[in-house]
Amino acid sequence: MQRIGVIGAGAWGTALALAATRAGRQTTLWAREQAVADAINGQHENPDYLPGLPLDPSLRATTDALAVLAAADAVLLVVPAQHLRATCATLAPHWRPGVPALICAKGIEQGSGQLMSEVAAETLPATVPLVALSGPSFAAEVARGLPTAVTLACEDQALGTSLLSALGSRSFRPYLSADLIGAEVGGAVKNVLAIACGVLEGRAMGDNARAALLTRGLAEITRLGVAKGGLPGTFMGLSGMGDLLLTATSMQSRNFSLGFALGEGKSLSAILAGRKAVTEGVFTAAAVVALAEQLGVDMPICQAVDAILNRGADVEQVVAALLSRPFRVELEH
Ligand SMILES: NC(=O)C1=CN([C@@H]2O[C@H](COP(=O)(O)OP(=O)(O)OC[C@H]3O[C@@H](n4cnc5c(N)ncnc54)[C@H](O)[C@@H]3O)[C@@H](O)[C@H]2O)C=CC1
Ligand SMILES: O=C(CO)COP(=O)(O)O
Repeated sequence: MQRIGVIGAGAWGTALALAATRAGRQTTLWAREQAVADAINGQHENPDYLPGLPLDPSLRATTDALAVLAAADAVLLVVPAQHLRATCATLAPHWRPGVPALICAKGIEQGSGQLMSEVAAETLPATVPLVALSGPSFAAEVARGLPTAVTLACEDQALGTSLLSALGSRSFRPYLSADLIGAEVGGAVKNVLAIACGVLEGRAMGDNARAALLTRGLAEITRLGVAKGGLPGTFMGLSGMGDLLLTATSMQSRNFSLGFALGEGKSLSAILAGRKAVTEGVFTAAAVVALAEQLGVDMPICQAVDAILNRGADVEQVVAALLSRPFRVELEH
């Protein structure tokens, strides 16, 4: 598996392309914007999405997605979650049988309530093996070559093993899992919980509250993930607890920092107007709540985030409502 194609030249696609290059792969990156492709090829930088970080000169970018697909032994799909369906639909007629699709977006599709692998399964040919890459991984740190461990979830363990060696290096360490659903649920829901943690931090509610929210948030991820068919152990791993810990405690996170600004009293529209990068939890919050209702899963923290983002609920009142919930047993079996 020598040639890696990356679809999406935002922060994460660019960082993953660098990781693949470092692992010794010949890597081509699809950029939606001509200026981004030109900057990667000319200045060896992606000033729009990953400013200030030098890229490997061997990394090539193009705006021709079909050329990337045609020259790849494996394809990483790194567009925002709500654009995955349209992206797959464009690529589907040209996708060669057996070439795996690695889903790197973290989110749940609005409207359908589908995980990204479900969206890909519906839009790509049945001959395309689906893999999920998730886990605690800020793009800028991966791009700088700082040590990172992620989950690579793939039902076909032989394929998974060859992808580990294709993408893995000393600084980028994928761990193999067979639980695609569990890995995806963790990656999608932690973004919504990171917004909640940001709100809490923005309101200076204390370290005890943060620990409580992280732990009860993980319980929400686990309940939804198990209801969707994921394995309980997955949520204690990199794509579950690992990514929740990272994203929900760091100002590097777009989701956490958005929550922080909300907690400080800024409006959602003002925060979004000031940023170009995608903040997936904003789009996934409503989809998580709808999916949880459909599956009969209780997710009060995600509901609270959805109420603030999408129903104009007052942060103070939402927090008060969470703190007024009835006392209950900690663990459900
Ligand atoms: N940045 C990070 O640290 C990490 C991001 N991810 C996930 O990767 C996915 C992509 O995120 P980033 O690269 O960070 O985004 P970004 O905000 O850096 O860049 C956005 C990307 O979306 C593309 N885009 C915009 N509209 C589009 C459309 N209609 N169709 C196709 N592409 C479109 C842009 O061209 C750009 O490549 C998200 O699901 C995110 O949660 C996962 C792990 C780490
Ligand atoms: O998924 C991520 C880290 O694993 C990136 O999180 P943000 O999108 O919140 O920056």
